[in-house]
Formats: sequence, structure tokens, C-alpha cells
Amino acid sequence: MAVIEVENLHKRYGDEVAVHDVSLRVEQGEIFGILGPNGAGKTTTVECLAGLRPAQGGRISVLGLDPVRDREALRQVLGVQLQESGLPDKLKVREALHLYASFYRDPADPGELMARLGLADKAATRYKNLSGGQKQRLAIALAIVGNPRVVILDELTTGLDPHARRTTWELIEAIRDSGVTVLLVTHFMEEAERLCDRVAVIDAGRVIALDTPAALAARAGRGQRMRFRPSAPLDERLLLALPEVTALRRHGSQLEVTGTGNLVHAVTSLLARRQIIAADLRVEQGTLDDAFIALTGHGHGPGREAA
Ligand SMILES: Nc1ncnc2c1ncn2[C@@H]1O[C@H](COP(=O)(O)OP(=O)(O)OP(=O)(O)O)[C@@H](O)[C@H]1O
Repeated sequence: MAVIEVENLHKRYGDEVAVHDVSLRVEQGEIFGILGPNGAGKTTTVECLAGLRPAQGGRISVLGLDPVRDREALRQVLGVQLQESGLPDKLKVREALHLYASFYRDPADPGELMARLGLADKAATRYKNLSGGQKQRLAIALAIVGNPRVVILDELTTGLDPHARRTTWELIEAIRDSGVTVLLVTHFMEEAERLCDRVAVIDAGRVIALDTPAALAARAGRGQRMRFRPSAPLDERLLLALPEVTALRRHGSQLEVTGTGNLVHAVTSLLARRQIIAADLRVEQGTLDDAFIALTGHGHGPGREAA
């Protein structure tokens, strides 16, 4: 069942078109990623979805509600974390959670939420004194305090160190596992690969690809690559005859085989039948990073970070 449906969304700021034409459907219970270079229209798209900005064209439905017409009803079932928290510096963690909880008919218990998100010992800490990771955890807590059915998270892990990013990923997975549908805007390819069931790549206000991370990576064309040293001489034509193999190169005693599908199984089975061992075997997969660069023709902002 589609929880979010966007058809031909069009949004301008004055004369500037931020979103030309975006269509996508997010299914119940998935983590759906929106990827794209800086200025692609990602934030504008999710702000329109959340009813924070009116669109000039197209149709949006979130849980069957129109974000502008049914904004009040939508607020009760949609949790939103945007890039700027807008929280006052002096507000304490406990106060922020109680304040946000008061906006909802059926909120979560702020104390339980603080414990779940590792903020219990920060309950009396003012917002300005939280670390980056703690601020992000509070942002997640505020996005889910209303017990939403859908949550939008915009660049949640930007600025976090690798450890804090991983902890945040686990939190996002736990939210999904509790039955909440998650829409995640991210610059990080590894984040999308790890978390997202499907991703839409947006460039210059249009969806240029929409698929699972693995399918997008496979489509980037690099496919898979194996490198190994055969333990005995091997007729290269046998490898080239395999349907999975698209190219073969020799580097000294090493063979480099590129291909698609179940390449590793096909090649290792052929070798095994000839009692040849693939010594020093290394396998590389195409990544979402490759797909992103192939699709958009450029990198993705802050760069691929080791996480
Ligand atoms: N409030 C605004 N007024 C005018 N133009 C805006 C406004 N917000 C965004 N834009 C413009 O709309 C375009 C899309 O911006 P948007 O913030 O949606 O992109 P984004 O994909 O989220 O970018 P980033 O990855 O840098 O956050 C950009 O050209 C931006 O300059």
C-alpha cells in the first residue's frame, strides 16, 4: 500500500523552479531515500510533502491526506525532522519533549523516549550544550514523539562522526521495525545503501532514477569485478564463453574478470570443474556512489565519508 504518493510535483520560488516534475510512491513500512546533489530540490520536495510549502502543480497524498488542505490531520500522523531544528538554545531536552508531546493527541511518553534514544542523562541539559550527535538524537525524538505513522528525516546524519552516524542508523532501523514508514533525505551513499529499501535520485528538480540501491548500483554499468591468480593455466576462452562474463584482462599472472549476474559463482564453478584454485581472489561490486556519479554526472556534495 502506498503511504506517500507524489504526482508531477512542481514548485517555484518566484521565477526559480526548485522542483520541475517529481513523481514517486513510498510503500508502507519501507525506508525510502531521496538522494541528489546540492540544490536538486530534495528539501523543497519533502517540505511540500509535509505541508510546509504550497506547490504550484501536481498532486500529493500522505496517508490519503492532502498536505495543505488537511494539514492539521496530517500533523498528527506525520513526524518531521528538518535540517534546521529551530529550537531555542535555552530549552532543556525534557522541556522540548514535553512541549512537542503536548501538540499531539496520542504522544509517546517523553521519559521512555529519552531512555530509548540515550538522552535520559541529558534531560536537564540545555539545547545549546548538547553535542552534535545528541542534538540529532533529540531531533529524532521530537520527530517521533507524536507516535507518527510516517516520519521524514532530512540530512539527519550530516556533521556526525562515523560512530554517531552508525548509532543513528540503528535508531532509524528501529523506527522502521516499529512499523513507521521512513522518508530519508541523505547525501551519504553508504547510508542509503545500508538503510534504504528504495531510493529516488533527484537532479535539477526531476527524478532521474528510482530503484533499490543494489539495482541502481548494478545499472551504473561497472557491474562486478573479480581479480585472482589461477593456480594452473586456464584457457581464457572458457571464461569469455560464460554468459555472466563481459570482459577479461590479464595483469601479469592475475586475471581480471568483469561481468554481471551471479559472476562469482559462474567463474568459481568453472574453475572448480577444472580443479583450478582462484588464489588471492578479490571481488568488487559496483556501488551506489558509482551509480550516483554516472546518473548525475557529478559528485554528491560533502563527499563519501568513511562510516
Ligand atoms: N526559500 C527559498 N527561496 C528561494 N529559493 C529557494 C528557497 N529554498 C530553496 N531554494 C532554491 O531551490 C532549489 C532547490 O533547493 P532545495 O533546498 O530544495 O535543494 P536540496 O536538494 O535540498 O539541496 P541541499 O542538498 O543543498 O540541501 C535551489 O536552487 C535553492 O537555491
